[in-house]
Amino acid sequence: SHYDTWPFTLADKYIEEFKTNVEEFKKFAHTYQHHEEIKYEVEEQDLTEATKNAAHYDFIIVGGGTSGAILASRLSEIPEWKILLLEAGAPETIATKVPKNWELLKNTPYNWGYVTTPQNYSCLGMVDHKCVIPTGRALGGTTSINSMVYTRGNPRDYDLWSDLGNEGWCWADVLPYYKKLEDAHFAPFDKKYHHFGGPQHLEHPQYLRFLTDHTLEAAKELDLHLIDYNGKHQIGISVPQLTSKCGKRFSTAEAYLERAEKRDNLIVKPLSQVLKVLISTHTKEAQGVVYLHEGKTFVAKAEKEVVLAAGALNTPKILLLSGVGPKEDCEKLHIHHVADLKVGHNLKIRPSFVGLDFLYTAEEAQSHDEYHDILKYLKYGKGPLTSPGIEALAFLKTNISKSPLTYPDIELKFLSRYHPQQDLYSWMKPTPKHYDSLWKPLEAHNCLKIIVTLNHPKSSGIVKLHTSNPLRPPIIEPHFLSDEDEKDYHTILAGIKKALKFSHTEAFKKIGIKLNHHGVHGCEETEFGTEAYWECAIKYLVVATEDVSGTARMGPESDHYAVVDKKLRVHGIHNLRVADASVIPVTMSGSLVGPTMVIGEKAAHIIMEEWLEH
Ligand SMILES: Cc1cc2nc3c(=O)[nH]c(=O)nc-3n(C[C@H](O)[C@H](O)[C@H](O)COP(=O)(O)OP(=O)(O)OC[C@H]3O[C@@H](n4cnc5c(N)ncnc54)[C@H](O)[C@@H]3O)c2cc1C
Repeated sequence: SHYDTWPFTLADKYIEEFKTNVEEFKKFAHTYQHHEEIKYEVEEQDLTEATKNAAHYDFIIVGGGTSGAILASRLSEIPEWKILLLEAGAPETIATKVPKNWELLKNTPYNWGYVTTPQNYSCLGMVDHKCVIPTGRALGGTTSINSMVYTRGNPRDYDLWSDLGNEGWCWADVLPYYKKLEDAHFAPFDKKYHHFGGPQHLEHPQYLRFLTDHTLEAAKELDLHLIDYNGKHQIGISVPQLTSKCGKRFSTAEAYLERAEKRDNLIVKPLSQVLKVLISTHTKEAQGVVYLHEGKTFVAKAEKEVVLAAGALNTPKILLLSGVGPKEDCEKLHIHHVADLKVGHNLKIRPSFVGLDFLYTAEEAQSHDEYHDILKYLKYGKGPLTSPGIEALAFLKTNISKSPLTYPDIELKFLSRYHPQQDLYSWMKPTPKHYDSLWKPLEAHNCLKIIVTLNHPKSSGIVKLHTSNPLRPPIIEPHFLSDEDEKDYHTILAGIKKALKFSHTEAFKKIGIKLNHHGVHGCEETEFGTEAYWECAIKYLVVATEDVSGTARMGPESDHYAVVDKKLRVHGIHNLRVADASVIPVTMSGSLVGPTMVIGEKAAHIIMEEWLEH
């Protein structure tokens, strides 16, 4: 074949090993079922023993995810500081690095496997009316399983953080941290907004299908400009910017921890789950943590600080288990209470409508051969394996929003879908009736899917504990679409209408795009495609998008819901901070990887400034 004439060859054995590894991974993901780990007993005696043998560090960081990996790497730049990074998940593998595998990763232990409580106004097409909420459990955290789209949100979002009493977090304040973290490999870019040479490699997808061109052309017909959504303007359409490097996933673990690998003052412990923070009742000081590693209990002591970076679902869980949270809730579970804060309240998750699928008649120009796809991926970082399948994204403002014209309330994601479709929906857990009515007829086709996401839900939820057993998942009640004036619901409906406009453009007609006309089970009494149909379908097909925030909200003491202050310190507790998506005080105009990375970078700066001054 013509590949043999390329400058170097890859040993067949290596290609075979890669193939086997990925095949094993797929087989595993197709059969894996998340189950709750419920056995937990720590004898008083074990804890006393562990405390006696406790190792001492300057800083203990809980969670080696998006922000935790960044924070650990930055703090370890100070050679005198000894840092312990505890991560519940495992390191990444060859298979997790393949961008195309991202959806299957949700069906593995690299995801915590959480689900919501039954919902009233959404998720009705899912088993037991519960929505799945994936969240990463790995070194690199959710950047090791996400769809890799790098989004920052809108400048106005950060100005709102600051307006709430969080000085130091307005757009002008955070932009330098964005530039510090970026190694932006897309051209041309405006130097005012991007940077080349930071740790986090960013690039456009190495592989886009013909659908991208048609989507961009359709957008033009709809007067939407082609923009850099992380640049000056956010309203418009773009190809995504990805946290990948030469076509391979580039998590924060790879970007930040690998460069710190040789520093002996940073100890990284994967497969180590923190059970609680040890806080002195007397002095209200965080003194260390208790964690589980290979079935054994350990205690680690922090001379300076404990920083929680366990994500917006697990950070509140750890705080509550440590007695930081609503007094009544802790006492009910016999958890010794230390600080009365609204931990877990103000849960914000962006909901998405997933019921817009389009068939097309155009033939795929590229033909695929598995061997060559693998070779292309391994050797050149090109080809279909390098793509999460997100061909374009658009940020739009509907007429429901009263915000400025530059502030989007809706995000549209354009995803290419290869048949068969079952694998891609199995993680979402639709009921057989809902799957069969809507997606089964598409099984033999390739499709374009448009996901409609609400940027600024008014509805808020809560994260709570079932029990004081730290191995049980938390209770997650998002209360999607529950706001009294139904603004969330009407905005999603307006977003669906905007998405449907794409299918009427010449650019889409050229490739024979047609909406999947199979209605969802439960909406049979409405005529498909009418307003009444979409109104009905929303209840069944609005699910959780993976952006979770706000559960340890940043704000001054006067803010009823604030858990941390603008320096990320937990109110009323010494030497304890939170540095992850939990602290984000307002809903963002986009996904959360960018904001969370900035929180990691800025947290490091704040901590260094404070401790190096002493
Ligand atoms: C499937 C999926 C796709 C997504 N796609 C995108 C996207 O394309 N673009 C985007 O911007 N955002 C996306 N997101 C969201 C985004 O990735 C997350 O919001 C963000 O990465 C969260 O960062 P974090 O630091 O708060 O938490 P995480 O990155 O999740 O890190 C938390 C870490 O703490 C660890 N941890 C938790 N509890 C404990 C404990 N008790 N002890 C020790 N360690 C613990 C976890 O295992 C994890 O590694 C996606 C999310 C998911 C789940």
